[in-house]
Amino acid sequence: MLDHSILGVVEVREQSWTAGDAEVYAAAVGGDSPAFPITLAQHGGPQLGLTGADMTQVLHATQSLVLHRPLPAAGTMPVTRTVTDIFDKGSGALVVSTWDTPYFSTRSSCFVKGEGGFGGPRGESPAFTVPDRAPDTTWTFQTSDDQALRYRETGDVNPMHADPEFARRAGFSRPILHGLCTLGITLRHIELSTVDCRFTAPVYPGQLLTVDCWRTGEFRTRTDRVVLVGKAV
Ligand SMILES: C/C=C/C(=O)SCCNC(=O)CCNC(=O)[C@H](O)C(C)(C)COP(=O)(O)OP(=O)(O)OC[C@H]1O[C@@H](n2cnc3c(N)ncnc32)[C@H](O)[C@@H]1OP(=O)(O)O
Repeated sequence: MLDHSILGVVEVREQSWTAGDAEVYAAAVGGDSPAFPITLAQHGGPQLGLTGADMTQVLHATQSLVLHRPLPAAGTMPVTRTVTDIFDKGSGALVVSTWDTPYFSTRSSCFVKGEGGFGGPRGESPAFTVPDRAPDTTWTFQTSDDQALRYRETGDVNPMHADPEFARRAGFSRPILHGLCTLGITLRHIELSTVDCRFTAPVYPGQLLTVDCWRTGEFRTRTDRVVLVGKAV
């Protein structure tokens, strides 16, 4: 059972990185992407610290990034992680965390299925919409069958993305792609200083991603359905 005493917990650590980390990341998402800093702060994924949760029931739900200043090619920085909210979404709990660094801040939430109904606040319900007209640009990215294993090299070793038995227990026919991999691919051709998005459906490695972008900053990524929707400014 999710341990609610994680709420409000603040952890500070030092994170170092090299140009090699950026190269591993670029190889995992098909090229350079402004989403790279997220992996440094979140040490791979958004799910760390969900004490007590059945990790087969944890899905990456939302992600934000605010860039404060350019990230050097290599360096060391303090990272402050705070678990800011646990919302009661009925069918699940939405655990929200922030990671602050001198260069950027990220905010991420995980949906923990089956952990709702504890009487907590329902919390945020941001509606991500796209304009009611054709996208200004559309491009595609063919994920490979080993895309999740490549992304795992960035440090996110959640078995949801690698272990078929774990994925089956999570209700998936096979391991699914990291939400941050889909986001990294999606943002590759988007200039931004901030981005907010919601993961709306899982992606399986090998699926074709179609990315639609509007000049006003909205974007969405589709397989046979919309898997990610957000806004970059
Ligand atoms: C650690 C894992 C790492 C990963 O990388 S996992 C891979 C990437 N992530 C995914 O593939 C997840 C894709 N998203 C989904 O599959 C679904 O999305 C969810 C299972 C997370 C939720 O779907 P459902 O259970 O059907 O929720 P509802 O009944 O539509 O809504 C219940 C409440 O939950 C809010 N909600 C739904 N989805 C999200 C989301 N993605 N982020 C934040 N909130 C969400 C709604 O709004 C609503 O709450 P309100 O009534 O208060 O509005």
